[in-house]
Amino acid sequence: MTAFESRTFRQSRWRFDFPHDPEISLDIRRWITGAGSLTQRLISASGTFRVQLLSQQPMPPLADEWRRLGMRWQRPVVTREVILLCDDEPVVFAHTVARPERMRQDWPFLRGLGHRSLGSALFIDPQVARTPFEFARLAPHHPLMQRAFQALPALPRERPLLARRSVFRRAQGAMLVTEIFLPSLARLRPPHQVQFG
Ligand SMILES: C=C(O[C@@H]1C=C(C(=O)O)C=C[C@H]1O)C(=O)O
Repeated sequence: MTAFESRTFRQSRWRFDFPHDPEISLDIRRWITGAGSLTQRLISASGTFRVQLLSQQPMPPLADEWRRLGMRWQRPVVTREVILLCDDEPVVFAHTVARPERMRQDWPFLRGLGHRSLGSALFIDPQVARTPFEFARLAPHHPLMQRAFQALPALPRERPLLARRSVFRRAQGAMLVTEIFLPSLARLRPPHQVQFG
């Protein structure tokens, strides 16, 4: 890792406590800390909801993610990237990584998911458990921000964006889901807690 990269990862450090910042509105705080399926909450808050699949392929995990999957060294992981759109406005950039071994047994629905939301599969499966959220302000140079900028050229590039991530477990599998919250989310009022189904 270069000195520049290590500074970027330090600035974008993941922590279990939500960032203390009076400028973060109550609505944004509720969006980001809310439990349950984000997909389902976005559906409840908007007229139309859509998942745009950017890619799903093996890729090297980022320097700040492979240990969270319990890996001992950095080798390619199944990587899925999507944009979640409400009323045709991009509101979340989501990046999911999973260990490639036992993919078929542990995450049988992932392969054929396509433009359907991962949340719709995870939250109806009683075998799936979620671990606590970590939060970060991702600096514009963070590799995930760079990928979000590439997919969404109109996204402002000056400010860090709030993100959260958590590990889902099923059987022996671990899947790390990171969600970057985009500025247009501020238009939507977070619903009260909703359940899938
Ligand atoms: C984890 C959820 O699924 C959402 C949908 C995703 C996808 O389809 O890849 C990824 C992350 C989430 O933003 C959720 O709805 O809470």
